[in-house]
Amino acid sequence: MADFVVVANRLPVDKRIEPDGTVTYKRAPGGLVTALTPTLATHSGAWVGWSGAPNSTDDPRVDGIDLTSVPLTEAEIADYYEGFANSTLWPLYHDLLVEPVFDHDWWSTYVEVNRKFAQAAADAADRGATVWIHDYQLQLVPQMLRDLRPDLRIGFFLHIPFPPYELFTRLPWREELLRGLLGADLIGFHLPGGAENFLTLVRRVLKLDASRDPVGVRDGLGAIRDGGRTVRVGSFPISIDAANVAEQAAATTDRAAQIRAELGNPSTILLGVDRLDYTKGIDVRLDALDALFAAGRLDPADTVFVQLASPSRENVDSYIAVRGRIERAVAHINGTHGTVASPPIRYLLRPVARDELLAYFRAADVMLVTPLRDGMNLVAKEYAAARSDLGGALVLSEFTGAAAEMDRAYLVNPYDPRDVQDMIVAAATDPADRRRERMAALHRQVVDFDVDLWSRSFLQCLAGAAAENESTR
Ligand SMILES: O=P(O)(O)OC[C@H]1O[C@H](O[C@H]2O[C@H](CO)[C@@H](O)[C@H](O)[C@H]2O)[C@H](O)[C@@H](O)[C@@H]1O
Ligand SMILES: Nc1ccn([C@@H]2O[C@H](COP(=O)(O)OP(=O)(O)O)[C@@H](O)[C@H]2O)c(=O)n1
Repeated sequence: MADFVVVANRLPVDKRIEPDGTVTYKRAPGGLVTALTPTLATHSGAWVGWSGAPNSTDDPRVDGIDLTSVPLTEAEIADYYEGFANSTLWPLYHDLLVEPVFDHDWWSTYVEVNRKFAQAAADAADRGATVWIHDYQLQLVPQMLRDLRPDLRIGFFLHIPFPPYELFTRLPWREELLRGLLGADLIGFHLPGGAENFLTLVRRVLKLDASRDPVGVRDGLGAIRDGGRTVRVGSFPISIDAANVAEQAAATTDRAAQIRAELGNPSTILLGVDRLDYTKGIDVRLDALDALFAAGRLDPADTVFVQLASPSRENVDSYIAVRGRIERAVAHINGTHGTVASPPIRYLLRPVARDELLAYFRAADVMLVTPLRDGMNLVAKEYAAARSDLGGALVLSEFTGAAAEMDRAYLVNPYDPRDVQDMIVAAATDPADRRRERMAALHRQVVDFDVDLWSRSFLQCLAGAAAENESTR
């Protein structure tokens, strides 16, 4: 039994079965995993989640963390993960970048799978334990878990944007989802805007008494009165283990120099690092580069753009479609502006080892982070942390959560092609002292506001909110 339980869709590993039948577990890419691993390492606790493979009942111990698998069948993966979570909620919560699908069978499976997670958490948690539930895949778990275990302190954190009334109310199951979340003592969002959207929805859809004051960052929580309980609502921008990233990145200097040489020692190396997702705006940066090469504002013979993409949600139609668009754009740019010996775009579609990724961060003169919508975007923070040498420049979309804190980046509106092009040129050509001064501010920001502050501030507010509810029981 654990006194601290993390519940997330994913275990912090990917299970692989090799051709010879050997089972291996590898740390998975993804922001949540990266963010929570250091926090869990400092607690004695458990992590309840899905292994990433069908029907897995293994409970491995990986990197010192005890993992509890929630087994999912192939049909559940299709309807709950690929269906309701990633073809309904994900596009709806990301500004309808693709059309969400509303399917009542997917919803039924989402309810059943949420119940499995709630039961597994109830079984893992000691009396009075703190349970921290994560993300849009598990929005019904807080209330299900409270029904099973009223003794627990329950927190919920949403890692993606939370939409306004006009989008959220398209959901046929809007009341059920809001009710599910209200089982928590504290509900956290990255930005105050998400928290305020939630308060408005609870007031208008459920007719509950919800506070109207603006929500602050890590402070000034909102409140909802629900029967005898008060549910607190707040903004807690996630971050990274910046000191660790800086230290590991500093050790990759030789490899970074080697990468530059392997790329032909161009004047400018640009870099993109993302899951292959239509929210990430990979096509936005490719279109900008195409235009800049065509206009002669960047020289394709002396510029290399490296796009490291990790495969994601590969059975979902909208992901298959965006992969096609990106690969056509890469081929078009190389075919039009490159030579056989030196194509200006280098594109990799596979996971990259952590050290190698950090070496690319140190090699890149300009980092391109151009999502059309993103809850936070940890890549932007990792790049700033990795540049303790104060080299490089960050082009960052205003439509990321990270932009709210990283205002010394070269901020761009990804919907304005001219703005993206101009900012890429500015980031690549501004005087060295101006770039250095901007990077110094960004580096300091991520070092000062790290993942430890995120988890500590959330857990502190959760303890306060839960104690308040316990005193009125
Ligand atoms: O589990 P997957 O389907 O492979 O997806 C990976 C993760 O993607 C999402 O990440 C979000 O969380 C990050 C950390 O808070 C944030 O920086 C980013 O903006 C979000 O997109 C998703 O929310 C996670 O649940 C997934 O595990
Ligand atoms: N090719 C890639 C792409 C991303 N990643 C990591 O995956 C995480 C992505 O987090 P994020 O917050 O930017 O975005 P999501 O993928 O969580 O939406 C970062 O920690 C990246 O370093 C990776 O290891 N390899």
